[in-house]
Parts: sequence; C-alpha cells; structure tokens
Amino acid sequence: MGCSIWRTRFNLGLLKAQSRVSVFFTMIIIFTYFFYCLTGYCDSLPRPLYDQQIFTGTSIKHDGQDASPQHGRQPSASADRNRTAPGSGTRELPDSIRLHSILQQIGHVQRQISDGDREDADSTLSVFNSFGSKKFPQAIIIGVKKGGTRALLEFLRIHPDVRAVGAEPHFFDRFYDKGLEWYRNLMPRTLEGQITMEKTPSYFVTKEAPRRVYAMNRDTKLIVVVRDPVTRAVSDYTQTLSKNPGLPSFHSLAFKNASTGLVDTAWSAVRIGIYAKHLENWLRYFPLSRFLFVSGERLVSDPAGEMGRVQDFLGLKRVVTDKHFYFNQTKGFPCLKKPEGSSRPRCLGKSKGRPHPHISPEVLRRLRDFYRPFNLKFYQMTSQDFGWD
Ligand SMILES: Nc1ncnc2c1ncn2[C@@H]1O[C@H](COP(=O)(O)OS(=O)(=O)O)[C@@H](OP(=O)(O)O)[C@H]1O
Repeated sequence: MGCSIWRTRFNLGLLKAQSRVSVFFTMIIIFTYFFYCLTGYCDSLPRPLYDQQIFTGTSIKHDGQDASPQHGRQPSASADRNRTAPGSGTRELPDSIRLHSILQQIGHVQRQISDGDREDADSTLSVFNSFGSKKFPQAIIIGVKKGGTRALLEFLRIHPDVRAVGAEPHFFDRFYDKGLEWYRNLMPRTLEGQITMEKTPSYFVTKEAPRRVYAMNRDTKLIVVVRDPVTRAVSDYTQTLSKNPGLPSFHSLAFKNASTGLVDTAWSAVRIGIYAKHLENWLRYFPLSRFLFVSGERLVSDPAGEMGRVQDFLGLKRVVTDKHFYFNQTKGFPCLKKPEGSSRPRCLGKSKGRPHPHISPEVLRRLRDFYRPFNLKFYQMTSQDFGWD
C-alpha cells in the first residue's frame, strides 16, 4: 500500500517535470524560429508587388496618370532578379522593412476590402494568392485614350473567366526595356480557362507597339474602344485642364492659326483621333480578325449589348448582361449593380464621366469637318459605321 502511494507520487512528479521540459523546449524552438526569421533565413513569403515596384524604381498608378519609372535609370542586376523570380530576391530587403511592409500590406488590404475598393485590393491580394500562374495577356485593350477603356475593363472584370491587372502597365510604350518577365509578373494569377487582360490606351498610338505585341504573341486579341474623335479630343483636353488649370484655351491649341482654321495635328488631343492612321500601323502586323472595335458611345447607351459582342470576341460565355447594370441619374452613366468583390453598386470614379468645358460650336464644326474623311476611311477599314458624322 505504502509502496503504491510512493510510486504514484513519483509518476506524477515525473509527469510534471516532463511537461516543464517540453514547454521549455517548445519555447526554445519558438525563439530560435523568430531569431532565424529576424536574421533572414525563413524567407518564404513572396515579396508584395508594391515592394517590387519600389525596388525596381517603378510606380504604377491607375489610368496612366504619370506611371513614371526613374527615367533613364537602367534596371539593376538585383532588380532583374526580382523580375524573373518573384519572391526569390527578398533577401535584398532588410528584414525589419520587409516585415513592416508585409504588415502594412495586410492592413492596407483589410482597409481596401472594408472600403469596397476592389480595384486596388485585387492587385494586392493576388500577391497572397498562390493558385494558378501568371500568364501574358491573351487580350489587350489597346485604345483609345478617353474612349471608355476603364469602363470596359471594369465591366469585363465581373466575368469569372477574366482576370485583369487594374493599373495600366504601359509596357509596350514606356517600360519595354524592363523585359517580358517584368511584364508577366505584373499580371494576376489565372487558373485554367481564365483570360488574362490589361488595358493601356496609349498603345494604339505608339508606333513600336504593334511589333512588340506581335513579338510577345501574334495571336493576341486586340480591343479598341473608339469614340467620336471630336468629343474624345474635348475629353482629353478636360483631363489635361484638370491637372493644369492654366492651360491655353481648346481652340488656341486645336488650330495652328485661328484665322485660317488649320487644324494642328501636332497636338496629341487632335492626333489621337485620326484612328485610320493608327490602325494602318497595327494592320501591318495583325489581321483585322484579331481586332474588336467597341463603340464608346454604345458602351454608355447600351453597355450590355456592347459587352455581349466583347464576350463573344473573347470566346467567353455571355455572363455579363443587362442585369449587371443600372443607369445612375446623378452620374449620367451606367454603373455596376455588383462589381466583382463587392456587394454594393458602384460607378466609376470622378475623373470618368466629368463635365466638359464649353467649346464654341464653330470650333467643334471645324474639327468635325477635319475628321470626316479620316472617319470614313476608318469605317471602311473596319466595316463598321460608328455614326459620328
Ligand atoms: N460607365 C461609365 N462611367 C463613366 N464614364 C464612362 C462610362 N462609360 C464610358 N465612359 C467614358 O469613359 C471616358 C473615359 O475614358 P477612358 O476610361 O478610356 O479614359 S482614360 O484614357 O483611361 O483616361 C469618360 O470620358 P469623360 O466623359 O470625358 O470623362 C466617359 O465618357
């Protein structure tokens, strides 16, 4: 009897000692792990896109509003490593900064999700999503500036089989020297059967863009959203004016000489609207069947109809239909009932669909006369009448 009491006490004592030892060892393992993390040996998280951009000296903003790299700066060898192997170059960052940055990213994403800011959150979240792979875009919205390209991309993003990069990459015009892997790394991950897309409206008027896109993939589908070149020019001018209120008047920029009424084609707001000329450049590399021309006007008056054509062209099931849109009277534009990643209705931002300054009817008439032959040529080339005349 006495013996068994002593044996029980001895066993209990042994158990307590064992649990203390295991707690002690667990603590040692945890501290060792943290110590190794802080000294940089447990790099398993991929580097956020945000950091990659900082460390390659690139900042990308939406709608091409000055997506400027450090001009003239050659990409460094370490930047090259970042490009080709996401997550493999993380050791170049001091760990405290990386940890801080990851925590910032998580906080940022949480804020974006709670604000319903899907566009930014989407590109950041893709960093944490390790499913699928990053592919070159199979379809690109190449133009035109102020045509309605943002609206089209946002409407397409509702489709479950479309994954698009929110910011304008400007790869084929500004950042081509960064290399194709840099470009591919900007893309969101896609699963089998999903299409990768991007939009950069300046590609349409960039001389080198057709050759470069062709070199990436000759089967790339090209979407051009076109809008009456006169209203497009006014829209373009409105955007520049909003950034630079001291800008000269529209008519002084549009004409070389006010009395002769000679249109100044050197002004980009005018030049972009000569669609036939820019299209000729693209047709040297791509057959017409590779293009879809979307009417910027119909994208506003009948978004579902235009989206039907776009989905057919992309070989997608017609998922985006009229039940996704409602007309917002205050904004004066169609808006989305349920944008992807949000349960709230959403219109495009303030810089889309803003009021234009008054331009005299005489100035508009002269511009309309100027564009007429180019428009007719464009209708012939595309076999589509956009009804601008
Ligand atoms: N649904 C909807 N909501 C708001 N705006 C819409 C929409 N659909 C087309 N648009 C027209 O898009 C014009 C801006 O074109 P982009 O997005 O191509 O501009 S940009 O080149 O990316 O800056 C923008 O031009 P402005 O009206 O001059 O602001 C709009 O007319």
